[in-house]
Amino acid sequence: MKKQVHVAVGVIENGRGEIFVTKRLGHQHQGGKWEFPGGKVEEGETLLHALDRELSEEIGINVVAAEPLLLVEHDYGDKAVKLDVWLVRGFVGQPRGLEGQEGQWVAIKDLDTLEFPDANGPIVEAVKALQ
Ligand SMILES: Nc1nc2c([nH]c(=O)n2[C@@H]2O[C@H](COP(=O)(O)OP(=O)(O)OP(=O)(O)O)[C@@H](O)[C@H]2O)c(=O)[nH]1
Ligand SMILES: [Mg+2]
Repeated sequence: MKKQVHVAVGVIENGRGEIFVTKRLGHQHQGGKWEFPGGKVEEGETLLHALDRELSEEIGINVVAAEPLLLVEHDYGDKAVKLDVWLVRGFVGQPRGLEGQEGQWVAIKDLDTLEFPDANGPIVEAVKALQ
């Protein structure tokens, strides 16, 4: 069986009904699509530590308050992922793409106008249900 990649993902909300999303770089898996920032959980690392580390590396924020939102398992064929998605409502710093990726705040009601990887459908639905 294909190994499943465990990923910590942050849905970052700014208190005004907007979510920070970034665009995956062309050479990455699912390149060119929008994503919620995050990345692979390392061996021996807690989920919250992985989330904080990835958000710090990718968009320059540190997590102050996060709660689990949902878990999504998806098989792309070339790769299987388990996305551990956290709602981040408290953070220090202003998010911006630190790895050359585009980033923007988008209103929750406009999230489904963006193209996300297939695994993200249930995430977008869960975020829309927050409102
Ligand atoms: N961060 C993130 N990854 C996602 C999302 N949706 C989704 O299918 N993925 C998949 O999750 C996998 C791992 O995420 P990642 O590529 O961000 O991992 P990473 O930051 O550790 O990157 P690296 O592999 O370049 O070190 C990728 O296959 C990616 O396509 C999403 O909304 N956010
Ligand atoms: Mg990443």
